[in-house]
Amino acid sequence: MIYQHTSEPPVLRDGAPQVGVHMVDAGAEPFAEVWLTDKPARSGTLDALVWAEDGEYLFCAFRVEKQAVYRQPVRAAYEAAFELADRLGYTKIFRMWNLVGHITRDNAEGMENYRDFCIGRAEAFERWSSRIGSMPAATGIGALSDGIDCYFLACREGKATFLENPLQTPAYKYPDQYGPKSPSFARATYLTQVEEHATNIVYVSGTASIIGDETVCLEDIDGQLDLTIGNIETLISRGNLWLHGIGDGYRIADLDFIKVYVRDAEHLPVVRAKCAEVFAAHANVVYLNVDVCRPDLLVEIEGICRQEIADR
Ligand SMILES: O=C(O)c1cccc(O)c1
Ligand SMILES: CC(=O)C(=O)O
Repeated sequence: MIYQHTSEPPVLRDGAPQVGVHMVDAGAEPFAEVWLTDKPARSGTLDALVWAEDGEYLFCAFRVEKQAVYRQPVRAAYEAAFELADRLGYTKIFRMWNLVGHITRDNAEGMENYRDFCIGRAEAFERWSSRIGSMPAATGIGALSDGIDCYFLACREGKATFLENPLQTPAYKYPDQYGPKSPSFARATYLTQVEEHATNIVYVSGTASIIGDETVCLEDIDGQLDLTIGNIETLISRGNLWLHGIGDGYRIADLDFIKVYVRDAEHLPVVRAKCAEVFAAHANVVYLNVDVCRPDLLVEIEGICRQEIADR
């Protein structure tokens, strides 16, 4: 994945999927996000899907080009991806990114692009509920040009536990004031590592200043940041993992590979300062100046936790 100044649809390059996503504005530095394996990998393309697998994990990417109305092409693309994941035997999609061009602008019917996207995605999950049961941890965030880039990681059965946050209504149960179909995602995924000495991992979804189903701290960047970080702390806490039948627990300083999405460039300095305070000094953090999926959300944060409290 190259987070860059233009969009380049998924291709196989030297046997590896490569995708350029338009998520970085002209004044900021592009960066690469690389998913590595130490096992032999096999890759391929199938229509618009580009994928690679190593026997344990599947990576798959696809792009839905600009549409007057997204729901049908999004549903078709998601269903094609589910079919591939099912055929290759990776039926637990545990982390997904949806980079939606002009996410809060209207489509040709006057519906917000995000709500339009959510309809197609929800229909695909409904159709595949018996094979691809659970909704993954996900990010749904603005991209800087038209079209929607999606990519995901999937694994075999038995390793993934999907987490919710007791402070937040599950997104898939949001009432219809946020759109005709609720967003199809879990707040996080806990992955049990089977290898000896490997630590378990929590993939934290894009998280924002939402309590219940409501945006809180309107027009208050400091408040939204505090609530967002608090939501992540609750989600990864020992108590919440215990509620999900898991013995581990994590702290905000365990969060790494962090993406911080900031709607207004003017807020970047205060967001950077706060993040420098709460995240570990060695954490890998990138800041992206893009729209968030609700017009009233100023900031959204995602990341990956790896260090178990018990190990420290
Ligand atoms: O719709 C999503 O997949 C999504 C997931 C996380 C945060 C967010 O704003 C949106
Ligand atoms: C961020 C967001 O949209 C959600 O958590 O629902």
